[in-house]
Amino acid sequence: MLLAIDVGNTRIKSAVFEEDSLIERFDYFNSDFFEKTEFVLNKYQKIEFIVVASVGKLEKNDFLKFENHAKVFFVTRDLNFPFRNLYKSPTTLGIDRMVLSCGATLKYPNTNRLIIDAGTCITYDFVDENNNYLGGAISPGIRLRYEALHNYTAKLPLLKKQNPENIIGNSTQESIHSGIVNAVVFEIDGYIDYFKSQNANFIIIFTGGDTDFLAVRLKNTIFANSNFLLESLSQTFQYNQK
Ligand SMILES: Nc1ncnc2c1ncn2[C@@H]1O[C@H](COP(=O)(O)OP(=O)(O)OP(=O)(O)O)[C@@H](O)[C@H]1O
Ligand SMILES: CC(C)(CO)[C@@H](O)C(=O)NCCC(=O)O
Ligand SMILES: [K+]
Repeated sequence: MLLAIDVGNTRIKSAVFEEDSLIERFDYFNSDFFEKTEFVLNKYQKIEFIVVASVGKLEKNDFLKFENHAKVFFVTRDLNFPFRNLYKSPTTLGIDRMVLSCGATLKYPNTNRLIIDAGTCITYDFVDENNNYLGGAISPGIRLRYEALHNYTAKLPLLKKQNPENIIGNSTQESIHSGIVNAVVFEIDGYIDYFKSQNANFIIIFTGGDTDFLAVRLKNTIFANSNFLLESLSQTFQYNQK
């Protein structure tokens, strides 16, 4: 058994795997990190490996205290990845983007892949059919946009994300929901349309904390899988065991 841990910018997501099957997933905040991880390790005593990717505040040292339970495998850029990294600044490419690209390359061979992760940030990553990682885009995620409008203006309230009723918002609240949710949907559909116009043979993978909220609103057909990063962590580990 393996425990995959994705330390994101806002939350920690983890999942227990038996072979390639996801048995149970746990989401928690940094403040609960130690207790929750201990809880999972005690619940699943058969966990042999803890596989971690962190873009957040936790470092490898923070995980070594679990070594009495299981071996810690911390994902870094020095591991083997199944793609050629053509990013111009490879040493600053996010580990989460590398893990997503690894999972997509292994799961969907011989095709162009676009991976969209709608979390704190929305990231777009492109791995071509010859397994070249080319890069993509980083934009602010939904919650970040709501907070930015509130924090950098005098009058705009902080709202919880909500489906806009219309494109034309007829109140302050509706204008904000439209300006954020519709804009994110237009953005994602726009990237997908561009990608489709450039590639005949392709797959689009959609993941992140806003997967379910957004997937139903996109006009394009995509593979929505909110566990894709966790599954890719397990795949990255296995790829490096060979
Ligand atoms: N319980 C929750 N807490 C916080 N955000 C949530 C929650 N459920 C859904 N979300 C949505 O998920 C988005 C954040 O995504 P996610 O949880 O994947 O971010 P994250 O932990 O920072 O991960 P990453 O850094 O990989 O993007 C927010 O825009 C928010 O709308
Ligand atoms: C873009 C984020 C914040 C998304 O989690 C992360 O992948 C990151 O910190 N990336 C570093 C910059 C880059 O990927 O080019
Ligand atoms: K993200």
